[in-house]
Amino acid sequence: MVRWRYGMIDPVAIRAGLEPGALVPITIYCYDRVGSTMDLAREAVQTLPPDALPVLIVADEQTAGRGRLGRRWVAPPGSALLFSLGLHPPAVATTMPTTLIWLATVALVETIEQETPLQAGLKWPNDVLVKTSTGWAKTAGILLEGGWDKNSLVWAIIGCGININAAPDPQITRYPATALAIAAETAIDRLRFLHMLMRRYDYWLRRLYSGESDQLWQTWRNRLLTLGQTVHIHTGNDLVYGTAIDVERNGSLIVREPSGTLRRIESGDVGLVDDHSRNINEV
Ligand SMILES: Nc1ncnc2c1ncn2[C@@H]1O[C@H](COP(=O)(O)OP(=O)(O)OP(=O)(O)O)[C@@H](O)[C@H]1O
Ligand SMILES: O=C(O)CCCC[C@@H]1SC[C@@H]2NC(=O)N[C@@H]21
Repeated sequence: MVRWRYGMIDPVAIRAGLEPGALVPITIYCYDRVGSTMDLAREAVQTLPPDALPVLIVADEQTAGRGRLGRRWVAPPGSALLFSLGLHPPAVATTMPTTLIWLATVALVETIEQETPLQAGLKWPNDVLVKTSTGWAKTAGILLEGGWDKNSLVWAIIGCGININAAPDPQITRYPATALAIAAETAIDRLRFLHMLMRRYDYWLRRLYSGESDQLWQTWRNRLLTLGQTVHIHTGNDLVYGTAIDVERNGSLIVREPSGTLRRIESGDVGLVDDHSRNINEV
């Protein structure tokens, strides 16, 4: 069912946009229409030999796109970049999967600022926002799924949905959302954008595979718009309200409650979804 066509985007062109010897993506599948790229990436990554490089699944349209917390992810056909990258995690991510969220969000913020006049930032833990004339608005979301063996992540899928040409219907979003071309008031070439984004993935993945995660963590932390803000966060057990004051080296958010009590919230606490499999979860 692979149809080597994706509007202007085709795998040969994606590869051509990468630097020689680029780490990602080694195998690219482009589809017109799928249920969710997460499911295709899951099939692909589970049969990937242990030393294989990542696999990238791109689709022009999803009929069952999913977001965090079991929510829907919707995008009109051809309006967005929708992809999942399946990979064997770098060693650092096998015990700290959130490293892959730093990679995906930082790479995207950098690409947005390189390719558009927009200012971009991060909402802890997974959202990418851009500054619009009316304030910050979500333009992309990251969904991380993975498979565990004992306490180690053995495969991971980074899912990314970027609104490029159309904003989601305000009826379904519960927060301000936009699309890059709308916020920037300029056309955006999806193929070029994907090229540039994959270059940033390549840059950061190389660092992670060679065991360096400090620079990525620092960059992620510096890009967080959440620090200093008042937050309401639903964890698995309760609602935490207070001021976000810092993040820890493992990505946990520290919130000071009005009483002065400090609460530590792990990103995994927010939105852990049991998908009825014992070892496959949103992470
Ligand atoms: N393309 C998109 N860009 C930004 N946000 C999106 C996009 N597509 C979906 N969303 C977000 O995903 C969620 C929509 O999913 P869903 O309809 O399941 O949410 P919900 O309103 O919480 O529904 P439920 O009551 O079933 O939990 C909302 O939070 C919406 O803002
Ligand atoms: O903000 C979120 O809730 C995360 C949204 C992730 C959406 C992307 S679109 C490509 C990939 N396939 C999916 O079904 N979901 C992710």
